[in-house]
Amino acid sequence: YRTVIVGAGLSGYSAAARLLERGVNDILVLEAENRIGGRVHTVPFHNGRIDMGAQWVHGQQNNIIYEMVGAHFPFGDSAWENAADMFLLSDGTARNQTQIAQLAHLAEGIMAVVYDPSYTGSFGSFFEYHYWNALNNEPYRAIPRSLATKVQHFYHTYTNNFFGSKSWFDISIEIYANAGYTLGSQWVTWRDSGFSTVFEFLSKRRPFPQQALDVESKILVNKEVTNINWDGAVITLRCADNSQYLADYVIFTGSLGVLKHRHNTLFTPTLPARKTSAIQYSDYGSLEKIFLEFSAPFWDQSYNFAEFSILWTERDIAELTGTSREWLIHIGYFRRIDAFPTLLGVFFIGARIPDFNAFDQNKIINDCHWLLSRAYTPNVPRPINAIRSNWITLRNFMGAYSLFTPTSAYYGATPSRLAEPVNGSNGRPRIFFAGEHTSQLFSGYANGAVETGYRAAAEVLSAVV
Ligand SMILES: Cc1cc2nc3c(=O)[nH]c(=O)nc-3n(C[C@H](O)[C@H](O)[C@H](O)COP(=O)(O)OP(=O)(O)OC[C@H]3O[C@@H](n4cnc5c(N)ncnc54)[C@H](O)[C@@H]3O)c2cc1C
Repeated sequence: YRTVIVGAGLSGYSAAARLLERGVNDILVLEAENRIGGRVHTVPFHNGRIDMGAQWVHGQQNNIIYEMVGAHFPFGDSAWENAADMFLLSDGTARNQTQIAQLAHLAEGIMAVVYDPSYTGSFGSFFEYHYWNALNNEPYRAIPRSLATKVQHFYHTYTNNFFGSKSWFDISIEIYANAGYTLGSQWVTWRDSGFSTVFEFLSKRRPFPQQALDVESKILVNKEVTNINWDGAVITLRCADNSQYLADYVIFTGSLGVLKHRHNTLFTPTLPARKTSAIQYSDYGSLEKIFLEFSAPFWDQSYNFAEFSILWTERDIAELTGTSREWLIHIGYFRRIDAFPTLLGVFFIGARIPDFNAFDQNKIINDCHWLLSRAYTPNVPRPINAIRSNWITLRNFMGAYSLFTPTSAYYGATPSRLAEPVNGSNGRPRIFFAGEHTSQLFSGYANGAVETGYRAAAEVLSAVV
């Protein structure tokens, strides 16, 4: 039986590795890009490598990547858990840092219990309800409401940065309450090696070279699959270069963004209604990254802070709104990058992403420099370089990662439903689905993607028997 895997990101690569490990050699991986890795995209930078996609291993226990790699690789840690706060007012004025710390403590406490399974609303409504209730009581009553609003704005941006959402009202508590959780540091780094190092472990080249699986030999790049005709005696996959491949089983790992935009033309016959409604009612977030490079760090090296967190003043928000600098309001922080002392990392989210993608490097540098000079100190040097991602414009990704909204919960559009195989008219499964969006426990995450690849490989193995 021949299995064709569409996509050589983490999930497709993991599925291929697992099938090879179980002695299934008649497999082929078709990858549309000219490289392996998908949303793991590590690029050279100076003497090391930085990540335009997945960057951190989130958690040490219950994270399949950490559990596979941790004992054999000198991971770093962004150490957010132990870092000091560095809140900056966007206009550079120093507000009451004690009160900011109190509010941050309150917010972090609410974020820690936000996954309450008895609650069915959005992340945002849960947060705002508990936050403003607490502010009516001691020890918060004396804190000015305008400061509380700024801190809430920061946590809203922070949350959007994490989920790739435009608004925290778009995040379903119900679905995330049913997700898995990991223990240990949530910000483990690959230091200057980059996330793509994970492929050496998935293929077992490290740490067991004698057991290495030759996954690469099964992968064809520059092979965009444009149609999967799946209900005949054999499945026919057609590619953009007009080549065709035959299969008994297909594992489809393209992103939810790709499915949303193209499931109608990708599959013949079209997918069953249960699947298409899950694709329609789940959401797909966008998130872009910027790395700003400075000739030397301008911040105090001895102070253990992880990021400059920006508290936007109402006045600055009003003044920037409608100007070409409005996008800056959706920047929550400038983060230090483990192993790269001259870099600051910025995540950018929000409805203005299409604008952002049109910005050239000079504009990004100028605007970020303007904000840092205003909020931190006028002596901030101009960044010498900016490296940025463009996930939303890339045809084979169409954004960052899956997102499940209160509407998704209402329509039952869950990762589990996205994971269900599709059966042919003979009642036997033909297409299996993997990819981060199909991970009930860790949708959105790299570790979730790996798990779904292994799961889909197991599904193929049990279908073959
Ligand atoms: C900016 C950003 C930051 C992130 N940060 C983190 C992080 O810090 N930690 C973390 O755990 N996760 C992070 N993630 C998420 C993580 O990168 C993903 O969950 C994971 O890499 C997804 O793997 P996948 O195999 O599901 O999908 P993909 O990596 O998208 O792989 C699917 C592959 O299919 C290919 N493909 C698509 N359509 C076709 C077609 N028609 N024909 C052939 N091939 C096709 C694509 O080119 C791609 O290579 C981040 C993601 C982004 C975008």
